[in-house]
Amino acid sequence: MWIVLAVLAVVLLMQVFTSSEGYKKVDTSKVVQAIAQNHVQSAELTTGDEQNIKIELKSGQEIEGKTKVQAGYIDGQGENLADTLQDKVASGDLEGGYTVSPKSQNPFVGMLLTILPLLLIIVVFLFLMNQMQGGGSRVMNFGKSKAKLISKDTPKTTFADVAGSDEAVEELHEIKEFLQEPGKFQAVGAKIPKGVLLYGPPGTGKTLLARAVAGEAGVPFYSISGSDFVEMFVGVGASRVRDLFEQAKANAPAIVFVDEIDAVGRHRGAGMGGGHDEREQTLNQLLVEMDGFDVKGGVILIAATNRPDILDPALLRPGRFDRQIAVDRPDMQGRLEILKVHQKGKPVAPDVDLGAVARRTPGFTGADLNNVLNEAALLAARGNAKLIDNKFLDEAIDRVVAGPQKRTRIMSDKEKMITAYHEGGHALVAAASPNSDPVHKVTILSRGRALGYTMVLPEEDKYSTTRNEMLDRLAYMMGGRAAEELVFHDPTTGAGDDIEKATGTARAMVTQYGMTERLGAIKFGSDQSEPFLGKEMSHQRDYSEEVAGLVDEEVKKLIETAHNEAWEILVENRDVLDNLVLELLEKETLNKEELAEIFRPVVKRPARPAWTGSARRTPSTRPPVSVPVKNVQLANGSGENGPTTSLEKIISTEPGDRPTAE
Ligand SMILES: Nc1ncnc2c1ncn2[C@@H]1O[C@H](COP(=O)(O)OP(=O)(O)OP(=O)(O)O)[C@@H](O)[C@H]1O
Ligand SMILES: [Zn+2]
Repeated sequence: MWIVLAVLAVVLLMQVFTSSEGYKKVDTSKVVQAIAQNHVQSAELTTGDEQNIKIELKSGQEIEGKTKVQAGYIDGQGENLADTLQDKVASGDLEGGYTVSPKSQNPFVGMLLTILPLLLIIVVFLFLMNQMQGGGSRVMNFGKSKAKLISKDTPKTTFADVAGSDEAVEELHEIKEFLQEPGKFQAVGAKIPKGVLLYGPPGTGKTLLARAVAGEAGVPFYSISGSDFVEMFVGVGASRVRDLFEQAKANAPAIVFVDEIDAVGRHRGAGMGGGHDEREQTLNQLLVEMDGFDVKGGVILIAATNRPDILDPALLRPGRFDRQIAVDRPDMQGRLEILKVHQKGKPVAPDVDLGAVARRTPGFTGADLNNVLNEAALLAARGNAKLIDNKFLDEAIDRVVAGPQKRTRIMSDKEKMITAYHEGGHALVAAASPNSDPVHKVTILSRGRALGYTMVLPEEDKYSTTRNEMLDRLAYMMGGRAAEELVFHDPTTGAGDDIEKATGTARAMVTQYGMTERLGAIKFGSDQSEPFLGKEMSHQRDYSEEVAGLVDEEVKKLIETAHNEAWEILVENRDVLDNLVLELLEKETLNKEELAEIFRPVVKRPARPAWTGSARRTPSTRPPVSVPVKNVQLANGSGENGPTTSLEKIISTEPGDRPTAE
């Protein structure tokens, strides 16, 4: 490319220089006039490609302040001009005479113009060849990893910067020790994993952990994102992989970090068009590199993903990513510790209880919590406050959950009223359901895309959900729609998001959790994940039409029942609902205490009949064991899925107020 550009530049320069310097371009009429008035000393007529007349004026004469000027002329004029000039020479008025030079294009330029397209084609061809060979250094150095794609540094991060992920840190300690003192491990023949896979939801600190390992061991940290690997041009991805490892090996001991490895490491053959695609090549290259790792080489690959389930099994074989570490959403204690880490340097008011913030943020990741503190600090600064107080933290949590308040969105009174009833419906149904989490907040202030929202929060982190809790949640989700129908006899689009979430939950109950009698405790379809826990849903049906029909029927039945339950609660407590709406319209946001006061007259709906999973099984005559909630100590690791995120428990009036946890 540079060669081509240089050639072009030369051509342009030559064009400029061969054209007459020192002659000012003027109107043709002025030149003709000057000739007619015998003001011309000498003239030079160019014919051919470039029809041009240059004249030098007699001393004392000038055109536009110049004594040397030029002008163009049109085809037929040339002969006339020559005749005129000849006459002037004959009459002695053109003392300097004139010359005529039939000028064609500069031969060099002509040659270049023919060669140039050819040159371009050759260059493009070479480029493509180069890509196809997957060779970074074969022809030219295209494909050499660009500095911005691979970043290298020696991080200052330490394990102390990572809070609430003690298990993961412990596992990584060993890696750090190996990087520091490989000899110690080699002496006793210990085998160190070549690759470590960190998996868990986004924002849980996987990158942070990887950097901390490098920081603690004091080794360089190379990082690249999986999606950068997969490039448009064939082969670049593979060459990037090779290049990355070459660099790392040259600077060993080192850590290579590949973020979003699922972008390259998907099941092979699952790519678009059925297979042999770029991603596959890149993955193969990655596997080759990993196999080629010499343990003494001291390069350790750490990869991160949110979707371990879609990784190519080849990546998980022994000798590759044989160490897999789950990085989960932090529990309450973890959240508190993370908050403490990020609170450093942010002055908080003395009455702020970070423990209370941790309690209010189940399902938040480290990144979310960092965000909360940062938002709170921004709000404090905007309010010219010196300290971050509870008010700012409160608003910051809401912002992280649902986006900033929309003060500019002006709702009509009618819409406000509908929103109030809709949110009121959710809140009231939650309050009257025996297995629902308490209502934490209701607001009709717009936030993000939501017109209003209701937030229920568990008293503490939860790692599983009972069938009754799910049924109550379905009723809660339908509460908004039911209120609209009950009060206005005409529902709105505002319930779209509720309906979508409720359907997802109901479907999961039927096909994944075995929570209906008719279909039993069988998993139908190959969901890669559970929508209920806020993960990405990719439902693949691999059951018969008949079963599909049954599933749909059961889903419909669950939703219908929930809708009815919600309706009944609202009818029974209509006074409370109206009262709640009045308060909402007046105050716009109601907190836990205010809500408790309004909900005082509400009688909880009775418990559902005992569930045995089948009509053929008779329930035990013994009463169900009730567990004292406060004393349940969760065994380590029982929270495999992490606490359910609070985010999707926020029911908003419009869909997609914020991409939730997925
Ligand atoms: N356990 C934690 N302790 C302290 N801070 C954390 C923790 N987890 C996350 N954070 C904060 O969140 C930020 C983002 O985390 P990080 O980028 O490491 O997440 P990630 O899991 O790699 O996310 P992604 O999957 O999106 O790449 C960190 O820079 C840090 O400020
Ligand atoms: Zn709703």
